[in-house]
Amino acid sequence: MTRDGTTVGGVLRAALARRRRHVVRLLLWSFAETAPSFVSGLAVAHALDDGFAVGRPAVGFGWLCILTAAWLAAAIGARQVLLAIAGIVEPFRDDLLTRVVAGTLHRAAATGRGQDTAAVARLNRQVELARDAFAAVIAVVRSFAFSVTGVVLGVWSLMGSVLPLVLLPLLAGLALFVTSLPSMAARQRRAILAEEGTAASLAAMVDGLRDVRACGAEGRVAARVGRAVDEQAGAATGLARLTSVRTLSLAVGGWLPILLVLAATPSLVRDGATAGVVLGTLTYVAQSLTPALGSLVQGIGVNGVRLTVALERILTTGGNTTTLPAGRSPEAGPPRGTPRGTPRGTPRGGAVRMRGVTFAYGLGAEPVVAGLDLEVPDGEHLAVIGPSGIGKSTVAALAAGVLRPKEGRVLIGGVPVDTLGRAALSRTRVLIPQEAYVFRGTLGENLAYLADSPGSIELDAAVAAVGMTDLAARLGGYAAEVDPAALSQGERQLIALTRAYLSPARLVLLDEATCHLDPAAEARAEEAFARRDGTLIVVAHRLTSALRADRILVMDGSRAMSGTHAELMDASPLYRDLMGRWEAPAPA
Ligand SMILES: Nc1ncnc2c1ncn2[C@@H]1O[C@H](COP(=O)(O)OP(=O)(O)OP(=O)(O)O)[C@@H](O)[C@H]1O
Repeated sequence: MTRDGTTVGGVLRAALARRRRHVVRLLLWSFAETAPSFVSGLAVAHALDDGFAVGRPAVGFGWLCILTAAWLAAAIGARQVLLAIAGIVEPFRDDLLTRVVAGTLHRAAATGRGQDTAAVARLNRQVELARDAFAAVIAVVRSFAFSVTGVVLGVWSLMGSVLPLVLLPLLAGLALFVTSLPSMAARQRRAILAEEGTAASLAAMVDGLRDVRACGAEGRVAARVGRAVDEQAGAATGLARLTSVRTLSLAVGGWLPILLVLAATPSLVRDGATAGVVLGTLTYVAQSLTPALGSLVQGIGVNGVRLTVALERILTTGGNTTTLPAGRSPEAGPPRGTPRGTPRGTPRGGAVRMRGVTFAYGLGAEPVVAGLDLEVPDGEHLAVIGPSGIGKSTVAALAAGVLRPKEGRVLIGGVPVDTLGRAALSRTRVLIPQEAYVFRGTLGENLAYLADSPGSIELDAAVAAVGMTDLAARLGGYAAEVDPAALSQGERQLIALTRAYLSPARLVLLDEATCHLDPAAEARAEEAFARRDGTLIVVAHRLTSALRADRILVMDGSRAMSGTHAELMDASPLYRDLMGRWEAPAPA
């Protein structure tokens, strides 16, 4: 269930209720589509008993013609049924897609990051899956209901005493199937998550291939990807094992009735059953009941579970966040168990406090950050340094509320970050990542995006402070249209930095946001932010950034130590090592 109380069942019911006309059309045409289920056994029984068996072939053929007519009606009905199902599921798909895209655009604005197009593509795939699965579920459930009704009525009209031989095993097969559904859903969910886990770790590996080679971390990375692949294989095997239950329920519900009717034939005949009645009953079971049950078991077992899992993922991530691989979304409200008396409301200042923060990407993954305590008072300038891949960006994203910890708390201005709504969060902090986000529009629109309509004096002052006066002139001034693709990465960073400078947020987090600037431009931009009112956290690209900061957080594995330059030179071997390497002359 999502924060607004939306459930998977609720979404499906609403989709059906909104397309009532198509639902009625679907039900009416379903009579035609399932006409052979009503007619087949009766037609075969009468063709045999009243026609071929008593030397009246014309009567026999007459009944077979009725059966043919039922099949023709079914063909016409099938087309109309498909159109009616499309009338229900296509708008359903559009609604889901709107939810996903709206959620993503909102996040791009709130976090200052670009639109997560990969996540949209992933969710789009879930939307397509949900649409197809919903169509399949509607088709099989409806077809099963109509077919079973037709078979029950048909068998009843042939000979009422045969009905238990058909119905009891059917109910037993259905019960078996329904009992296995929860664990099937759980395994399907695990399989989907494992598949995504493999894709994510492969993508991370490919993205960081150069660093992996440079650090000689091939073995570690291969082990991590290997674990994801093993997990996926295990999940797929578990799922495959459970499909045997599906086969068993089909055997009990669909094939056992045939055996029972054949075994009971002598006593049925003694009770007055004709050859036509026995053949008609078998026709009903073999032609209608078994295929309908098979489709139901397959349809619900695969598509029903897929629909539930896909919809759950869309509802919990699509409308909220697609970029939080673990923990909770920024819009998801206070986590369960948030202590009573937790301070809420408007953050006072830009101080950051982290208490016992632990975070891992994905279930069962090693934590990147473990039990981190960090205090950044309002107005302080903190630099975060450490080896590549140690978790600096993760700490910045946690401090900004873009990622949510598995354990521990993050407060900005004394307020838990997970109690802040979207709007409050974007007024409170701004996070500029390495890949700066510039959109199509005028330069002025790009710069003023997070600010409250700044005047040209404010714009000029920010542009001058951050060091993009020349760039603004080169681009043709604030009214000039910007083409993001035509800008260099450094130019995009200058625009994003000035945008952050102009924002009302007291907390600014620069995550290697100056890495494409030359050292002088980087120093100028950082000094501008240091002079700006509020708190500054810089994930340092160059160690000179550390020397400009009031305090430095050195990350070393899942441990972290903070202090001034002098303190760390004294207390942190890693810091000394990093500084030593930076200051040491390059080998000849
Ligand atoms: N979305 C993600 N899914 C899975 N693992 C991730 C994800 N993002 C980062 N990681 C992993 O978490 C670890 C910490 O990454 P992070 O980007 O925080 O490190 P970093 O110190 O900022 O690295 P760098 O200096 O190279 O930017 C790395 O091992 C990285 O591969």
